[in-house]
Amino acid sequence: VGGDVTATPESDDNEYLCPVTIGGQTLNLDFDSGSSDLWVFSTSTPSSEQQSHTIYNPAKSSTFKELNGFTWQISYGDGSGASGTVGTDTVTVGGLTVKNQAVELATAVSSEFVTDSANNGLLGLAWSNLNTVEPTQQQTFFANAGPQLQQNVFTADLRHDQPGSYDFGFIDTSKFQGNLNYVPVDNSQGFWQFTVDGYAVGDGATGGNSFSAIADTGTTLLLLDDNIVSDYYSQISSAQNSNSAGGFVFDCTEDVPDLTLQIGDYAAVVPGSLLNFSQNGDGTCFGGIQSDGGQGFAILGDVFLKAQFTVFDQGNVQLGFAPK
Ligand SMILES: Cc1nn(C)c(C)c1CC(=O)Nc1ccccn1
Repeated sequence: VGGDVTATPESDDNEYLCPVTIGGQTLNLDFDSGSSDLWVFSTSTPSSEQQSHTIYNPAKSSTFKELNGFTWQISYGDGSGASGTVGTDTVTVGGLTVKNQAVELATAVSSEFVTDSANNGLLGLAWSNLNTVEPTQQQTFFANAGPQLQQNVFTADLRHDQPGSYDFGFIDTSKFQGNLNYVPVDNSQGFWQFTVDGYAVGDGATGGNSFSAIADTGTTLLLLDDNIVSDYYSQISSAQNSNSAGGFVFDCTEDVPDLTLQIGDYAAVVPGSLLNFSQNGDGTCFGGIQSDGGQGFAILGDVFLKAQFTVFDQGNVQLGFAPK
């Protein structure tokens, strides 16, 4: 048994949304391998915050069950967050169904989510030890689905300005070139965390120290250590760190170098075209590489994942990468 679901980019590839059916109601959710809560805008969300979101109404689901007294509260590294109550329902993603899945109903959401009307909640795909439900931590959709999957994996094929896909339970070899390159994962902090062994800017030599990184489908950009960020932008003459833009920008006419991350024997190339992320409207462009805020690990978000086919292997606690 498996599932295949389309991942549609919002404008500027800011996030990727996938249709999820909960108790017969379909909402577009943001699949996030950097967190482990499945939460939705619902009839419990204040009407002022519901705005133009699609909401889940548990009263209309014949399979919803309240988990009385259970609560959740999540804060994301970018300062956004949400909280609320919990129930269970039947959740279907791309034909794959999990019964009695914990579904977290938002009673409060931060402004970032209120104003992002395309996003009706998140489906966490990190490890269940990151789930925030109290008093009893809940399993993710992927953890619950694991036993029924032919292969205990999901794959991400995100694309620039076009629909991609997530597959659950199988690896579609037509979606990548060559062989998969696997790297061990340390899931002790709940992330898909692994070691990057070095990096190269453009056609420069691979160097630098090894560093820890997480594969995070719920983060838009490629967030790296400040030293690597400075080294990268030193190769773009007009680059500057702009407070008003919120990060490194450069003239849109510039030639933007590739970045290669050495992961074991695999050289993961992120083409310059993906690293010229978006236009600021004033002739400057916003970089796809930005600071990770000094939190001790790099965050390989969608900018990185657009350039690789990625296998999140829950059974063997490893990640696989291949070029597309
Ligand atoms: C972990 C992290 N630290 N820092 C500085 C950032 C930006 C992150 C990533 C992050 O916040 N991702 C996210 C945000 C909202 C919803 C889902 N994922």
